[in-house]
Amino acid sequence: MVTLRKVHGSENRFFILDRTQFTTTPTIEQIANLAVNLKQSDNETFNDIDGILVVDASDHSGCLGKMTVVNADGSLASMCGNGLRTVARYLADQTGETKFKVETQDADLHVEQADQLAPEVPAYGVEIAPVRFHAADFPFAELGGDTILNRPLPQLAPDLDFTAIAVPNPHLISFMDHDTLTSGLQAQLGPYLNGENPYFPDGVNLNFAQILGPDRLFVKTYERGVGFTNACGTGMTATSLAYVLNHDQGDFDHVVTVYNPGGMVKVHVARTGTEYALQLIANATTLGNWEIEATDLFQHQFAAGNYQPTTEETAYQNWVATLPQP
Ligand SMILES: N[C@H](CCC[C@H](N)C(=O)O)C(=O)O
Repeated sequence: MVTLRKVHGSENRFFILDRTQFTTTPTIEQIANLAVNLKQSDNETFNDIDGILVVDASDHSGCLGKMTVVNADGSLASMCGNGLRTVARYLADQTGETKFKVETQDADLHVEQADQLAPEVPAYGVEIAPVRFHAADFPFAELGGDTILNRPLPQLAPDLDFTAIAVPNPHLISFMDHDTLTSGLQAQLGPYLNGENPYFPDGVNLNFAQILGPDRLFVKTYERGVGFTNACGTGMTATSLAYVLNHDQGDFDHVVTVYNPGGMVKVHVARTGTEYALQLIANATTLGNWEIEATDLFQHQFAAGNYQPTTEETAYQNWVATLPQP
């Protein structure tokens, strides 16, 4: 019998699959296939997830575990900001530690427990790194240069400026007014840039943002490998960095409040020398625990398992209800 923890960060939902529980270690391919089948199931306990966060042991110094990100379509991602907060909590719950590192594809990232947002609404702060800007880091092509820093891309959309930042998963960001953000443009451009196209051959997370005020944003993301999500942690972080790059008055040390369809997060944007220091701070909610035999799980006999919800979702939604309307 194994247990998968269902979690969310700002209503970006996942199952955490801890491979150290299994006597026969499932392969990433098996888990990718599982993600697709869960998403396609007719059971809302399973089909509302945006992916699976795979946890393994880590032999890296200071790391209590390793996170691998599997999108709902089975594709792999190099990073997941909302997911990392829930993995940090999972490892904290297991070890009693509150400040440690987690191994991810490109970096061992600092994570720490933050003050709870409300009773039964725990929060974690996670480092988002590395930060990259060059075409090869995404990859992108045929967009008029090796970086995209607040400039028009008429090939993609008229009258918008774009910024491309990889953290290290790929993000394309544009700031716009409410009407443009709520028009059908993102629902058209998102699928295009994540299908057959000459610009982003591996896809890209498309972030449309509105500036609500100084250090206050609203961000909606069409995610690579998923589609529209309630929130994208790396997307909100990359968008906060783009905002500071465009608006900094010289101190380059901002705490940006980012509202999203799933709630709200804080992003600390700083720079030491030429290195950016980004920290994403927000909830790490456990929705429930799913006990199931490993054989049933990978034969997609989901009804054979037993899912027990927690009471945390009510607490989270009560907290969201206290937020000022963006
Ligand atoms: N779909 C993303 C991975 C998940 C990122 C997002 N859920 C987050 O919280 O950062 C990608 O393929 O790059």
